[in-house]
Amino acid sequence: MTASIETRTFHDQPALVLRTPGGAQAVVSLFGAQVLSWTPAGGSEWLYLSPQARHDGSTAIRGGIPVCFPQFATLGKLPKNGLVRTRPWSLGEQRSGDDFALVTLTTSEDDASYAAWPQRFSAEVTVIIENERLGVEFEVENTGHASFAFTAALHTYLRVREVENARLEGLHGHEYRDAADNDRIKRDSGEALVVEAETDRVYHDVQRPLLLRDGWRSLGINVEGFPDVVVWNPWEQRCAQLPDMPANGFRHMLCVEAAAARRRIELDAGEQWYGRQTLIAL
Ligand SMILES: O=P(O)(O)OC[C@H]1O[C@H](O)[C@H](O)[C@@H](O)[C@@H]1O
Repeated sequence: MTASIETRTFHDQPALVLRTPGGAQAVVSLFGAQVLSWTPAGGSEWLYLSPQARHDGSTAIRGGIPVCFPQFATLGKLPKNGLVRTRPWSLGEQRSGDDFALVTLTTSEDDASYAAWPQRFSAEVTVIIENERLGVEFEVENTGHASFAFTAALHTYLRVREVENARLEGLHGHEYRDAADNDRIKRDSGEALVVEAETDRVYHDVQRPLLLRDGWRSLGINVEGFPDVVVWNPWEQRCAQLPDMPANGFRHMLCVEAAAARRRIELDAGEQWYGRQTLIAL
């Protein structure tokens, strides 16, 4: 038996379902090239998808792994978190073997993106699953004649049983910009990060793998290419302001994002850049 890739609808939107013979499964929406669900073999769902997420193409889907490009958050004049999470992507390559399934989705500039951000680019998201592993790679090429600069993120919403009981390890000693406290620059001194209030931090130059402990289960988080890690939880008050989140949704999610946010990435004409986030169920 080999792994499989099936095209079907998920909340009425076209999606791909990747499965390994061992029982791992991921759902990838063509809207935004967004992974919406991931269950490792023998395990349980690791991504948070809001039960009130909109799937009608009118707005970004709240949950899973949104792709933010060419702007992370509000670090510029473009719409928050960029232009590509709210557009349909095309299916490129799909491949499977005995123990993996892989799909590549692509997009490039169109009239609407060009009007907002006058650059020519092509972007690819490659999603690969193995039994215990989910890899998401974002690649961008400058297909124009002049250089451009961007910020970006894989805005991963992890599902946790109770956010106050989850522990994120590996950020000790790192400097971060605290967007929940007037963008003050601070240094993390805790053994582990436990979220007990609104949290919106950009950790700088994180080279180490991270470990998320959620009760009896743990997740390894590896990043290549993206220099920064963003940790976000809106907590009660901000969550209540999000129309596509239930009131208690913030308790069951923790965003741990692979990001290029502190410094913009510069790409000359014809140049490529890529970054990858890998989640490993332990
Ligand atoms: O509501 P969204 O546009 O999806 O943004 C959700 C969040 O994204 C990032 O993590 C930012 O750091 C947050 O400040 C922002 O609120």
